[in-house]
Amino acid sequence: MRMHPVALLAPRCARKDCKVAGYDIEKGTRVLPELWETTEEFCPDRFTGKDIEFKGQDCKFRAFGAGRRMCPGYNLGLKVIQSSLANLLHGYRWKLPNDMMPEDLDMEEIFGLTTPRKIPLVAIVEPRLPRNLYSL
Ligand code: HEM
Repeated sequence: MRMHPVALLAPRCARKDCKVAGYDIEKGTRVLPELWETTEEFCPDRFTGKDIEFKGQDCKFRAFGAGRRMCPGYNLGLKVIQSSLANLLHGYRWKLPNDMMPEDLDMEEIFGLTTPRKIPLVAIVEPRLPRNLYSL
């Protein structure tokens, strides 16, 4: 959700001249703090053992935004993602077509309010559980 987020963060803009953390911020300036090193690297371990808040107070994890306009649906969003992903992984075998490797995938996105893939993902999916478990 950091490198390929569902939604681009809506930028914030200073409505008047102000001072933040000792810096003078002019009216109309957009500010994004630099909080991580090696930001292009996929490194989930960077979160391990850290007490990082994602509910709007800690800017280091901003998949749901921050502050008073942060996403009010974050709790539902997290639960839906976790249960959907768990079901898809539990119920099916997934592979890429034509012996393609994950590193061959084109991860480019279309720039916009949401960030869909530029090239649609094609995957081969096979059920891995007894057939009767797939009927409702
Ligand atoms: C994984 C799922 C989701 C992600 C990653 C996500 C992400 C975001 C982000 C980044 C923002 C902008 C926050 C900001 O400007 O600081 C936002 C706003 C918002 N989200 Fe979500 N969201 C998710 C799910 C949901 C769900 C399930 C709902 C409702 C059921 C929802 C409702 C909203 C609304 C109403 C806003 C606008 C809040 C405002 O401007 O005051 N979101 N979301």
